[in-house]
Amino acid sequence: MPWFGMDIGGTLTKLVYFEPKDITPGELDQEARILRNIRRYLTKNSAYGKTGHRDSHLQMDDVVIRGRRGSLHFIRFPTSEMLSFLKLAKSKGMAQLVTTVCATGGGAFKFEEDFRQHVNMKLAKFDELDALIKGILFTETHNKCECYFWENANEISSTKKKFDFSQPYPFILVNVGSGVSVLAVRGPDNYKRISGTSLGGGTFLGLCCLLTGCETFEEAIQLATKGDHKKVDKLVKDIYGGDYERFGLPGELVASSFGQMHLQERRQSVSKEDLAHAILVTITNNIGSIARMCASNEKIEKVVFVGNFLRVNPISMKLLAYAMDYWSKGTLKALFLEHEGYFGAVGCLLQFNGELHAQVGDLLT
Ligand SMILES: Nc1ncnc2c1ncn2[C@@H]1O[C@H](COP(=O)(O)OP(=O)(O)O)[C@@H](O)[C@H]1O
Ligand SMILES: CC(C)(COP(=O)(O)O)[C@@H](O)C(=O)NCCC(=O)O
Repeated sequence: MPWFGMDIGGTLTKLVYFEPKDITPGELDQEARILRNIRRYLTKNSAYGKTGHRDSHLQMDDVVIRGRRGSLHFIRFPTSEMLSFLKLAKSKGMAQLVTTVCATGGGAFKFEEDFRQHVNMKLAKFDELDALIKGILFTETHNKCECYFWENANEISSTKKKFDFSQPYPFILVNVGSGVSVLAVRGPDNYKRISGTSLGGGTFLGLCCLLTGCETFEEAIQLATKGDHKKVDKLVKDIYGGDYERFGLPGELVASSFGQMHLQERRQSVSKEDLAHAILVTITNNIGSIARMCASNEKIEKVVFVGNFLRVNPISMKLLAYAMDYWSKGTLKALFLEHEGYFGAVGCLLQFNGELHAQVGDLLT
């Protein structure tokens, strides 16, 4: 039975596969032939079907899980392609294995019956926020370069620096997926969900597709990289002519996101790149404000941002880093993790064990 952890999110499904590297001759039985084919397929390819990708740069080798040594592989595909994924899994012989797969995310509930019907698989369901925290703690201890911050985040020359996260507690965790969840984490099993917002990665992508005609997240980020949000937003200086000194609001600060767009001549002079940048800045700043308020309410200084919204998205990471530092007068620290959106799936994989079948009845329903 292959070791998978699956996080079926609102936009992307994340699949983490543990490839054992210490297989004994005794394990090479009839069932292992299908397993071997699945292993080869997953580890030798970097694309699956039209929309599945393996993030080979994130692969973790020499990892020990439950006494087995092997590699972790990180694969993602759009959740909207779930039925194609199930067909592909069936064509690789998955339906012939009596398997239970550990799954988390809303899709573990939504697609449960499809898994049973198409590939004869049971889903052992785990809560996504429990899995997220377990995945972060595991990955951080197994990858010394996992946690980083952006030094001099407002400068073009800003670079990533390793952060020692070996003493993590307490920290605020901001998961920017389709939507956003904010947690206060005080220990491995001690956390609460303190806030959230529906204005998340899904909003960025949805609005970009609507306003610029782009089709993918990568395209949206490329457009944003070339745009200038100041042509779209109304700044404090557009209103005050300079800084609003009494309350310390610099002239360059956005006073009103998209605030220039009620004027026709302004609308005519903005490009789709400017619009994409403005959407990115709007969504990011809003997440930053919520994170900051949560950190200050909870009296916690470290704020860890995760989720695939941050994938290939240094603009948002640097904005968040700068905003945390600036508005807190240097007391809050924005931190980021290399495996961005995969922690739920890792946390889920860690729940896998030989007694899983016996435990399924005790799991969440
Ligand atoms: N290849 C991609 N396709 C779609 N969205 C992507 C992609 N890469 C990054 N994203 C961003 O990541 C968000 C989803 O993040 P994720 O953490 O996977 O959340 P979820 O679990 O809700 O799917 C999307 O809303 C989008 O902003
Ligand atoms: C419902 C969710 C936990 C689902 O997680 P996701 O698939 O977005 O990662 C998340 O989208 C969320 O927390 N939304 C914000 C809801 C709110 O607090 O307004």
